[in-house]
Amino acid sequence: MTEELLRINGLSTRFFTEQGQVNAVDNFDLRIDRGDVFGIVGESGSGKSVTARSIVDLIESPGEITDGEIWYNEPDLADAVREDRPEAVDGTFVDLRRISPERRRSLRGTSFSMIFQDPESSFNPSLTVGEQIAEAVEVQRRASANPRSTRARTRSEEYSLGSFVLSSFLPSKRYVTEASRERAIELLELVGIPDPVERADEHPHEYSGGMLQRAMIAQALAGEPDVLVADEPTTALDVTIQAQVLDLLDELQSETGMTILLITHNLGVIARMCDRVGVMYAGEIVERGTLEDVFDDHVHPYTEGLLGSIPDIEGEAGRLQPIDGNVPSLLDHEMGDRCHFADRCPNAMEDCLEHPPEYDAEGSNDHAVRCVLAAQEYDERRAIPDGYFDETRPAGDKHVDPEDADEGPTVDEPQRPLEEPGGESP
Ligand SMILES: Nc1ncnc2c1ncn2[C@@H]1O[C@H](COP(=O)(O)OP(=O)(O)OP(=O)(O)O)[C@@H](O)[C@H]1O
Ligand code: NI
Repeated sequence: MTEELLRINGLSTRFFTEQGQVNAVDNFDLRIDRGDVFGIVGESGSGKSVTARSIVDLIESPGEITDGEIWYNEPDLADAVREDRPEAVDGTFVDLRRISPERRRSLRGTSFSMIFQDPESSFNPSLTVGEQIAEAVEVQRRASANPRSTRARTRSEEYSLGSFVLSSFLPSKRYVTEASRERAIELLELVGIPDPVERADEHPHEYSGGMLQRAMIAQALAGEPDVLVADEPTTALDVTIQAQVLDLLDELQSETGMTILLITHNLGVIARMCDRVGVMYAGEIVERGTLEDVFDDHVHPYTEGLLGSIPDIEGEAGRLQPIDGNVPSLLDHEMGDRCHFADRCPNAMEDCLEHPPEYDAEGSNDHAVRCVLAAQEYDERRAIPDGYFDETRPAGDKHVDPEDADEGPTVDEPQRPLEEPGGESP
């Protein structure tokens, strides 16, 4: 029996910038079952990281979650919240958007943990790695000693997401207890760090990139989270280490039954790790389903395009260059109310000038597609004429890409060729 763990409805996150309103995540729906590994894949700028940060409540100004519900299935939390905020509870589900900020923060690390693309941002350079993991263990200990008390758990805001990003100031006291120190060493060992006793006393800069990535996973696991949100956890690593870290996540997942939301732009990683996948484009999930639905029975031409692409490691910044045309502008005044992929779509029809709803598609029950082709055949007579969008769209159709300061350079390592190389590379 599967049990739903997360149910996200209509989530929208905007950035209010000088250029205008950026619709980074738009009316986003998602369901994840307990113990599943759910992958989100999409080109750069499609809104993957903003989605992840929205779920763990890490959106900062000028960004804001403007709409939506994040229902989280956690009976104890539901009991604790029910009296004060009945509207935030539905059975054993709690809408995280409607609980107090203190309680929301108290879930960090123990219910939700996040690993970032860039491990440096998760560690305080002036404390040892062992100390910082031990702190995360302490938070978990306090939380489980007194699960109902918000106060016991709120201290987690300082460390849990393991995050130096969150707080530039971490307590400087040494390991809080011997027990948490031992647990920290155990965790370092678990993630495959050799000589964990010695390495625990080293500072982050003494670790290699791959080792620090592992340490960050250890830190994220210290709180024994229900849900691990992993944003490009291996992108910055070389291929061999990437494979090791993925194996490790896989192992830990099957041992602990933890639920993982895995974000990547590498379809090889999705194929290897995930049970279900959502393909993201312009702030929306445009196709979702089981691996089989998406890899073998996809309907959306964007999914097709992603699958047909091979990572272009020679390309600018080493990014995946799958499909002709630009990643869409997410500026509200440039987006229009059409299918956002229509201007790059080989099968765009007049019907695509209206924003498509999500259709059920053939395959598993979870297979859904935001494309009219799920409901009708492509009809050439209704095709949108070439050049149509060049004429109708404002000039300078580039998406704003300030590159979050905490995201390092992105390198796509080809996990496996998705198609025979050669042929169509430029
Ligand atoms: N702090 C910010 N201010 C303004 N716009 C932002 C900010 N952070 C993200 N955005 C915008 O939100 C959109 C989605 O960005 P996001 O980082 O989620 O993309 P992504 O799919 O994770 O891309 P990548 O694969 O490059 O990590 C982009 O248009 C980006 O420019
Ligand atoms: Ni990202």
